[in-house]
Amino acid sequence: MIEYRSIGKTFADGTEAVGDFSLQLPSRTTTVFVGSSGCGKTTLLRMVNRMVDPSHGQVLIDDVDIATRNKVELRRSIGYVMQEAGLLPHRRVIDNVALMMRLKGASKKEARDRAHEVLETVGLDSSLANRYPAQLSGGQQQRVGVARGLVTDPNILLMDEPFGAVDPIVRDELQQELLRLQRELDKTIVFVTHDIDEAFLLGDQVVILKKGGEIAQVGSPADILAEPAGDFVRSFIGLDKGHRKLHVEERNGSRIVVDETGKATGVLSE
Ligand SMILES: Nc1ncnc2c1ncn2[C@@H]1O[C@H](COP(=O)(O)OP(=O)(O)OP(=O)(O)O)[C@@H](O)[C@H]1O
Repeated sequence: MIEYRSIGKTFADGTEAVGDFSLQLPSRTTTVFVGSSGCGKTTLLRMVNRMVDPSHGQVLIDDVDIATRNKVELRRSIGYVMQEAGLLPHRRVIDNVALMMRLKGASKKEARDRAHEVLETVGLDSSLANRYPAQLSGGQQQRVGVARGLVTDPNILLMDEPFGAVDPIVRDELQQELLRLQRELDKTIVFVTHDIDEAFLLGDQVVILKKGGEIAQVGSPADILAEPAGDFVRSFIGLDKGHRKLHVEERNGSRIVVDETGKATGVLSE
């Protein structure tokens, strides 16, 4: 489990990115931070692998305060997938992925074998392994980014708007692929997006944030849809405009979650 315990972050220039934030992220589930630009999502995410250290409070992983852990070691033990994949342009796809294994001390052969394996896991044809990133489509690059995050088989995977820069069709594909991977791999995923549909699709736990990392609501997609906590959330999730992909309907006395095609996707607990 990842736990934020009353943490805050004020940057050197005085910007308060996060005021006072507490939350538990259960293991082997996906938690999505969603909110408008600048609300502190990335800052919260980066506090899990100490790319950002909090100004106050603690982040714990399995009850250990990560401030007590070696920064480099911690960072290498956690997968990180960033926007636009962040691949090294002068390294071949295979080497971009294998590098993470090399950093953890694997031999060249071991690293490459594992990189091939994980490229296959994310659905990339092995013929692409020897290309350079610029010779791939945006969606393929993003898959490489996911492969790189997974190659060392970390328990925790941090994903910062990983599908933000691809077109909607490829984005749908990548989202479905991530759902499949999560069913297979069972990681603890922390995912950042500003897209509420993506948050509801991928999140077991969805955290809707206001400026300064203030939690407007946290819960399962079904719970948030059924009982939005006030006007900010209603407006953010689009209930006030009546165009939600998912919505709640009463059918035969039960409240069920229905997708945009009218198909029931879940029943709300009483
Ligand atoms: N290194 C930094 N120095 C100063 N201010 C920063 C720094 N990093 C982030 N901020 C500020 O902290 C606030 C929160 O930033 P953060 O990147 O966490 O937001 P976000 O919700 O991820 O935004 P976006 O969706 O635009 O990426 C913003 O006001 C941002 O300008």
